[in-house]
Amino acid sequence: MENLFGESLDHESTATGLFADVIIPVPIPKLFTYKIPKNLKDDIGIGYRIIVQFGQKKILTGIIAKVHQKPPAAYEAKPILDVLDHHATVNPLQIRFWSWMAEYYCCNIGEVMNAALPSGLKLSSESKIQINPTFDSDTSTYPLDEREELILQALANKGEMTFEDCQVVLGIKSVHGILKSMVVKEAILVFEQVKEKYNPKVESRVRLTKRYAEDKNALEGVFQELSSKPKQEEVLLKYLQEVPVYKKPELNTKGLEKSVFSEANLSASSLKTLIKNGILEEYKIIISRFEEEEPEDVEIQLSEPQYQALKSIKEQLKEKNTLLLHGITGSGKTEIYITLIQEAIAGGSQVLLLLPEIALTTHIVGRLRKVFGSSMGVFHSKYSDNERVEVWNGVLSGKITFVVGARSSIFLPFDCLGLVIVDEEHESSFKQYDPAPRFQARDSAIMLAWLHQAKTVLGSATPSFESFFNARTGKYGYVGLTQRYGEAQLPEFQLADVLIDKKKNLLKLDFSRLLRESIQEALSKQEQVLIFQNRRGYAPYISCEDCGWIPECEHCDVSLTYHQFSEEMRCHYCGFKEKVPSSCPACGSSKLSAVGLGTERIEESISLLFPEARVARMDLDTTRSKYGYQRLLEDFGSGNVDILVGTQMITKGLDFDKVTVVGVMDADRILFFPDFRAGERAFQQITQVAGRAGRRDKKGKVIIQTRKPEQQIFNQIFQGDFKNFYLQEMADRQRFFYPPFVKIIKVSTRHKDYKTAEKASNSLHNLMGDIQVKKILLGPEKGLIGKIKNQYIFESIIKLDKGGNAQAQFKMELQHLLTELLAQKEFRSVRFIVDVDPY
Ligand SMILES: Nc1ncnc2c1ncn2[C@@H]1O[C@H](COP(=O)(O)OP(=O)(O)OP(=O)(O)O)[C@@H](O)[C@H]1O
Ligand SMILES: [Zn+2]
Repeated sequence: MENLFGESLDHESTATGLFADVIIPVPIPKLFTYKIPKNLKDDIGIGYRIIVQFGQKKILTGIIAKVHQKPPAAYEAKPILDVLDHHATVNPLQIRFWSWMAEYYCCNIGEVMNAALPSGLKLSSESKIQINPTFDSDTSTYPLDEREELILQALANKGEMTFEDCQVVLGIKSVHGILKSMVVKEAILVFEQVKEKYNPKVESRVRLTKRYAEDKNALEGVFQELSSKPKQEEVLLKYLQEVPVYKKPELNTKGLEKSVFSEANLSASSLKTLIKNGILEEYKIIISRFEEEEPEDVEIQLSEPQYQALKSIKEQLKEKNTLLLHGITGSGKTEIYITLIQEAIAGGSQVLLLLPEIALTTHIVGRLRKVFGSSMGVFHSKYSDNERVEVWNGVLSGKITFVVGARSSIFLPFDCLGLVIVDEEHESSFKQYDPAPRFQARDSAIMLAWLHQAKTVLGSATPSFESFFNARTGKYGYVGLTQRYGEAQLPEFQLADVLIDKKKNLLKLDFSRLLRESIQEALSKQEQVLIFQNRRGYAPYISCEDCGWIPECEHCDVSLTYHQFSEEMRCHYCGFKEKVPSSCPACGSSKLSAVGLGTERIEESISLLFPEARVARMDLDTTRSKYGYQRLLEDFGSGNVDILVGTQMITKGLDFDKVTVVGVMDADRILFFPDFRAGERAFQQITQVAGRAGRRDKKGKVIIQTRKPEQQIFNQIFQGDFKNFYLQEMADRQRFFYPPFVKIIKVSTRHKDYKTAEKASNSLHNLMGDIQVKKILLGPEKGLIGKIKNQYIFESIIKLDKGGNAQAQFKMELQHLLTELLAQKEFRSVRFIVDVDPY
């Protein structure tokens, strides 16, 4: 074994008799044990980031989970190569949380670590490096040594380099020590290969040089000298006016943006001279997205119903750990959260507010920022890795006491959470489907809160059945809020029977007469319209009118979605794309037509029906860029758009004054989705999107297009009768053994060879049948989609008794079975994917 500089280490002299069990970010079921060498003995503790060698080649960042004196029986432990920080990055509660997650969701703790740590904290042989744009080797307090200079020069040529590149440049194997040092000296930045290169925002600033900042007399001397140079004097005065260093010396460290001088029309050359003469100094910083912001003094005036709700929440949380806040759309749940958060922070606790990903770019974050300033961190998957590291370190250092974040924010290094809030708790996007850990962030957050002895508040206008069930059985507290804030009323609902309209020739480009007239009316009053269709693209598919041929993905068992804008057919599962053929490849007919409705097609139809209206579309395709979603919302909010067409993205948390009409294009598509939750989801989606209408003084109107207007669910949605809807659906769920009456685990078996996939899934299925717990075993069946990305898929569904330890027992035995199967030669390349609570 070599040390950091490629020199060989003498084993005996490094032995301490101490070992560390290390979590490494790879999918292996166990912790690995490494030797703690003498030179690192005093710098190591639980939760520290360390560098280890894994396998022949890989260098990885690991986290120490345990220190002990027992050498591993099965292998010779390798030494830990280096320690990355002088403090723990991960705390013991987090390690417990990770272990719980690995166990509950049947995955490896390394996979949890991988999801939990931003890649900027996972220096590995897969990382890449780039020059830190703020680094200036002439003025750096920590000069680089010879090897570091070499790396810097090479980087200046190449732009970015991998670990291996560095090995070649230096001609030694272990380079991480050098790179670590360069990171500490702020000479380089590390990023993950899979992500795009980090483009930090750099700002030029100036400040007083140390000499004058610390010595008032010296500065007065300068002013005397400058008395004959008024332009320079002016610049210096401006600086002192903006940065009163003698009142608050610490202000000087933050300096002043250089642009302030040019904006005040002060002489650029005088500024230059002051810098040249060593009175001011110029420096560059990477500016954070999270600019310093002082909270504004916002007084929150709760309405009477809000105040009563708050009181009841606090009362019930004395007894219960978790509470459901069931407040209709527009009732002002956010204001209640704010009060709860303020009180928790004042009591010295940390707070986490989980939001669905997309809601994080809306006004709610701005609203919270006003109240909490920069003690609030925002954690979002569209942020770059470095930005995420910033939030991570902010929580670690205590600078950030309150985090608003998407599902992965549950992994931040909290050590004293007092309150966790999950807003829109019914949202399916809290579930991570791929890759492992396949966790439900709401459920995990409740566990996290429990580990911290903290309270959890779940908020929704349309609670998930699980949470409502738990509230009704008394496991959770429950508070209802049944009035909209202020003057706002709930919208009025109307059904549009598209079959009748079709017969009477009133259906135009899929729009019923009622919907068309309502839109027209809104437009004439300068009001806004939302049109909801949960299907992106132009049309679900293209079909030949003569022979019925439908184009399918070459790699997946699904039809291709037609995207008119790009004249392409795309697979929404693997991204495969193909040009639209000019004639049917099966029969040669040229009558190929688009079938069904996607957002693109609706957008086009609207432009034809309402040529004067300004239309925009919001779906995955129009919001891929980092600020795409935000930009669209700003356009809509500022009134530059009259009609917004969108997928479920438009159902969440939008709060605009002028929306008076909401159209649901095809309710049947939501209702008849083949899933036990279809009804629940339809109730939620329609209620939520309807809730965007009439949120101020104007009453809103919701038009729902359907072929089956007689369905009872419509009445229940219109009357907000969640409870009766729930009771009916629950009777079915109980009868047919669905959650929340049972626990569901789905195991899918994937392989590129059909026969192998089938055989492996059968073997697994039979073995699972032998596990002695109360259960129902279904399958194995070809997956709902039988092939994705050239992998054939078979699925077994296990329904487990909720009582006793059936779940724990089953999961444990399942792990053993999978290990056994994977050890068999013929199944070695099979992938078994376990998904606990797969919905
Ligand atoms: N106490 C209050 N003082 C001032 N404004 C309030 C108050 N309560 C609510 N509002 C305003 O009423 C509107 C609706 O509130 P909010 O967005 O919090 O509702 P919500 O319950 O989260 O609704 P949804 O579930 O539809 O997102 C917002 O514009 C909010 O600023
Ligand atoms: Zn595909």
